[in-house]
Amino acid sequence: MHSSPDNPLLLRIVDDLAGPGWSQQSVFLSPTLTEELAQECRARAAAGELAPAAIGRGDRQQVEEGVRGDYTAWLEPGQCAPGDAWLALMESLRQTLNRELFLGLEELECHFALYPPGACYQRHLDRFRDDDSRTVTVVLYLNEEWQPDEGGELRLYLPGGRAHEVMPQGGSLACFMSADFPHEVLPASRERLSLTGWFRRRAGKPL
Ligand SMILES: O=C(O)CCC(=O)C(=O)O
Ligand SMILES: [Fe+2]
Repeated sequence: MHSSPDNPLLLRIVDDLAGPGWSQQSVFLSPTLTEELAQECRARAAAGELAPAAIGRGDRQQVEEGVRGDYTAWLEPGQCAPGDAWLALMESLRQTLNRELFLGLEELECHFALYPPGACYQRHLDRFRDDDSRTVTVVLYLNEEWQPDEGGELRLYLPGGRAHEVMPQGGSLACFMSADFPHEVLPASRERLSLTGWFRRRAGKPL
C-alpha cells in the first residue's frame, strides 16, 4: 500500500509529533468502521479470546490487576475486514511518519483492549527497560457516546508537571512518542474498549 500524502489528519499527527510530541484527534475514524472494530472486540471477548494483560516482558511477565486490569488480544493481518482496514490506515501513517520525520518505523504491533468497569492501568511508559523498539504509541477508542462523568480518561503526563486527559470517545485517537510520555488509564464506570498500537523500530537501534 502506498502512502497518502494528502490525508490532512495524518499530516496533523505528524506536525504534533514533531512539535509537542503528542496528538489528540477527536474525529479520526468513521463511526461505521469504529463500530465494526468495537463489534470485533466484543465478539472476541464473548469467545473468550481476550487474556488478562501482563506487565513486564519475557520471564518477568506477570498479571497484576491493581496495576493493569485490562484484557487484550492481538490484531493480526487477515483476521477480519475492519481490522485489515485499520491496519491499512496505520500503514499510511507509518509511511507518512517515516517520510516526514525519518523515524525509521518498521512495524506495528496492535491489540484490542477491554477494561471492565473499575479497571485501570497505573502510570507507566510504553517502553521496556531492556527493549527500546516501541517508538510511537497510537490508541484508537471504540466507545460509543462516552460521557465525561464516566471516567476512563487517558492521562498523559506532560513536561513541566502538567497533564492532559483524553476521553475515550469512539473514533478518537491519541498518539504520542512512546519514550517521552508517562501515562495512565483512569478507572471508568462502564466497559472501555480500545485498539492500541505501537510502531516499532528494530530492537536495539540507536535513537
Ligand atoms: O487505552 C489507553 O488509553 C492507553 C493504554 C495504554 O497505556 C497501554 O496499553 O499501554
Ligand atoms: Fe501505555
